[in-house]
Order: sequence, then C-alpha cells, then structure tokens
Amino acid sequence: MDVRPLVAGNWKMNGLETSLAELTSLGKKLKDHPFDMADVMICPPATLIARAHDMLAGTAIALGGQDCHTAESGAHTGDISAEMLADAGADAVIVGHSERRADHGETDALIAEKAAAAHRAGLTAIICVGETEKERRDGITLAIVGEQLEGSLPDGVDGDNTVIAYEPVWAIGTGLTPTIEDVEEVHRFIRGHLTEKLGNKGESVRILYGGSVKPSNAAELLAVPEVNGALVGGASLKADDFYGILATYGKNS
Ligand SMILES: O=C(CO)COP(=O)(O)O
Repeated sequence: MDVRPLVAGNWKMNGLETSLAELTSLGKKLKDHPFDMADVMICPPATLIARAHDMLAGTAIALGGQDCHTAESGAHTGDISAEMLADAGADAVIVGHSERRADHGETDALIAEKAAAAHRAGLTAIICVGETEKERRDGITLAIVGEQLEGSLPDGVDGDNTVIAYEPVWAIGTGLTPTIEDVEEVHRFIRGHLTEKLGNKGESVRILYGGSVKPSNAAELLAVPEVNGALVGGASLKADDFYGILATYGKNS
C-alpha cells in the first residue's frame, strides 16, 4: 500500500526563542516552493510549541511533542500530559525515544501507556523502536525490535493515530547508518509485525527511519521499500538541512 510519507524533525533538548527563526525560514521555503509529496512535522521542546503553533498558522508544518505523561493531569511535578501538548497546538507526540528509554528507564509497558495517552488526547503517537550496537552485533536486532513492538503498542493502533520510528540506537547522532539492506530488512519485519497484529490497518501505519539522516543520504534511505519517511534529529535544527531532506521527495514548482 502506498502511504503518504512523513518527515518529522526532533529538536530534542535544543531550541530557545531564537531558534524559532529556523521555523519561520522553513515555513517560507515551503510557501515559496509548495510541497505536497510528504507531511512535514517539527517536534520542538515543549516550551516552544505554543509559540511555534502561532507562528506556523497557515503553513503545512505540523507540530509534535517529544514525550508525555500517561495521566491527563495531576500531581506529577515537571511532567507534561498529552492533553497539554494538544492544548499548546501539537498534533503528535514522540514516545519511547531511545534517549528516554536510556535516560529515564522507560519500559515498553510505560511507552504503550504513553501512546494510549496520546490517542486519548487526539494526538498521533510516534512510537520509537531500535536496537543498540551490542544487540546488532549479537544478531538479535529483529528479536529486540519485535519485543519492543509487542510491548509498546497500545490497543486501537491504526494508520491515523500511530507512526512507528525505527531508530537504531547506534546510528543516532553518530553519522553512522545501517546498510540499505539492513534498513529494508527491519522495515519489512516491522510491516509484517503490524499486519499480523492489525490486519489491513497495519498497512497504513507509517514506518519512519531515524538515525543520522541528512541531505546527502536521505535520497538513498527514503527510497528503501517500507521506509515511509524519516525522523530527523540534528539535521532538523537548520531549515536548510531539513528542507534538503524534504526535497528528496521532489518539489512541485
Ligand atoms: O534520534 C533521532 C531522531 O529522533 C535521530 O537523531 P540524529 O538525526 O541526530 O541522528
């Protein structure tokens, strides 16, 4: 099935008010060169979502958060609920990023609850999976990704409310990427898992690749079968680089 690609930028813990200039610049590029080949999203730090939302009104750029709590509100100092992200103008939220799995000990079960919270708030959950360097060396990549999918997907997943991001941990921020064959193998495996679990609905869930995607390697990675877009870290911080990745899908002007 042909699914509309999504290219999402994850700013991680980067971005002050001055960084919004990059969003203005990205919005202008997309306006000057209207682009309808892929959906475009930026996930800035939560502090910038509301302002970004105001700035981006009328552009094709959607917004996402980078994490959410499982509860709607309550005594959880420092946390942000999916409803709060939606209230600030987000359309989606990343859950289960490997940096949160590592830094905050997040488990598959917690990530499934966070994804369910995203759905409850009307947000698309972008659920991240991916093996570590040792797991790849040990030849257990598919087993690990399968286990993460099994544990991290809540009930009720479909192509409208969920995106899967395959991000090999060792490829994040390192400049390293898996071979094209390895990317294809994992993406086909994820698609198989989704269709086995969800039937036809599993066909429309987008599967993004993430890990050192940049303008120079995007064309090759995004052309891989079952790669339905990218989750971009470092290269999403600069409008020129991010637009360079998007432009891989072609411009209609
Ligand atoms: O973790 C990532 C996106 O979520 C990928 O980060 P880099 O593109 O900087 O490798």
